[in-house]
Amino acid sequence: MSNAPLPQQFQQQMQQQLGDDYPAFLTALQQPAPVSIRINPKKAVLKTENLEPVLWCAEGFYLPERPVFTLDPLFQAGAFYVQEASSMLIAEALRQTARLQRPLRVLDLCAAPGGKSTLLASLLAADGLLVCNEVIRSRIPVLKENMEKWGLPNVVISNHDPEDFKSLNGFFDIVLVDAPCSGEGLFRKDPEAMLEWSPDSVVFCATRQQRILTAAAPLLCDDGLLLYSTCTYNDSENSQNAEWLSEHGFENQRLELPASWGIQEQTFNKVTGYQCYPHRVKGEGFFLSIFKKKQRSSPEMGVPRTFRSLKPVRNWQVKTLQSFLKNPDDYSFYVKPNEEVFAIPESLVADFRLLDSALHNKGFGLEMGIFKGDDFIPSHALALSTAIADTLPGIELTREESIRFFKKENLVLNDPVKGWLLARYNGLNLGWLKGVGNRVNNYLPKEWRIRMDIKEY
Ligand SMILES: C[S@@+](CC[C@H](N)C(=O)[O-])C[C@H]1O[C@@H](n2cnc3c(N)ncnc32)[C@H](O)[C@@H]1O
Repeated sequence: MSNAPLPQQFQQQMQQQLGDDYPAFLTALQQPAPVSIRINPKKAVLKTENLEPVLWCAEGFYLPERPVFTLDPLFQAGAFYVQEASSMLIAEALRQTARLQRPLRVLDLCAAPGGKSTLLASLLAADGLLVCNEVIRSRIPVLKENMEKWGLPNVVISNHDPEDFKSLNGFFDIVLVDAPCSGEGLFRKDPEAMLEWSPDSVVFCATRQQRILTAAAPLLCDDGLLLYSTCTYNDSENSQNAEWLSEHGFENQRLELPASWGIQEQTFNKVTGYQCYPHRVKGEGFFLSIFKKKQRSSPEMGVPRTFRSLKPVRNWQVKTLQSFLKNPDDYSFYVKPNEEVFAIPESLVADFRLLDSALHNKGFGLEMGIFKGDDFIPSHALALSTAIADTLPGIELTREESIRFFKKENLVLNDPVKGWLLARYNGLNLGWLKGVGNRVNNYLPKEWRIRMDIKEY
């Protein structure tokens, strides 16, 4: 928490909202923000027995202190995501309200940097589809990097305004609107949010949220779920938007949460939302309200017969591509005009064709790499993917060697190696090496290189 005083009007608002709890809230804001992570169940190598669990998310854990995550090879390999604990409530909300065993189509409409997208990806069945959308183009690389680390192939990343999704009305089973907000719940963790706060910014955010919800609402199929969340406390951005949804074709859903979790159920005009306050839960401020779309008839959508610009790869290339995958028959392979090759899960080809015709700026499925003549250069995303074959040659690195790998240094190995080799740490792939004579070239993409100055390994 910074030493700057809380804005006067914010203090009044919170005094009114919290009453006798207000002093405890102020005290909590002076405490250090707890540090929590969420484990990637597909890369579960981290020992968690001695870590305090996050009560509402089976994969969530608190750390006793904040390590330098950048220098942890397991973090770089996508073994966990650093996520504020309150926002993991989405896991429990979906566990109670969604039929997660079914192959659901899910849209995370405001997705960057990808915290909740990684959570949604882990909750989905293997044949489910996750579209992670972010409107601000400069935030796409971080979203892409986080999703690549997480390593699931059933993901589409798109860069669109919510209003651009119109032709996908009725397509999704779940839409998460984790809305851009005034960030009152982040004042402890991110003092910048406090400096940007003003009553006018609250009004601005509430209006923008309503525009996003207006675009999101038609995208759901009958009985589809809309999750609306913010990391703020005020009524204009939370309960009033929740009420608006309940007046526009959505039925509010209640959760059963044990009182011992400290999450506050708030009901306004018969609409219920769930608020995390830092003096009641070990986490930051977070609001969540869940809605089911009332029955309407969803439009039938025709699936285009081909992709707009993706072409199937050549026959001779298929064998090479298949040799890199655990379950090769589950995928079909396509090439983009820029020669990049992609694997798309067979079960999702029709959905991907539909998305291809509906959205212009997007990336699909698993990026495999690129053919250069007869050679195939595998991509970094493939190294990190959970779909990669376990039988490919690799070399287990020490922690220091792993960090040197992420500094993009060339490694010196005891034995000469030839060809593509996976750099591994604790059995998890970190990226590609290629042995050429006595040298081992490091194929970490430039943009992934750790730029931090490291005095001691
Ligand atoms: C609260 S953040 C999302 C955090 C993300 N869901 C996560 O868990 O990591 C809100 C996101 O909405 C995006 N955004 C800003 N304006 C928007 C708009 N008009 N429509 C949709 N998204 C917007 C922001 O760029 C930001 O990435």
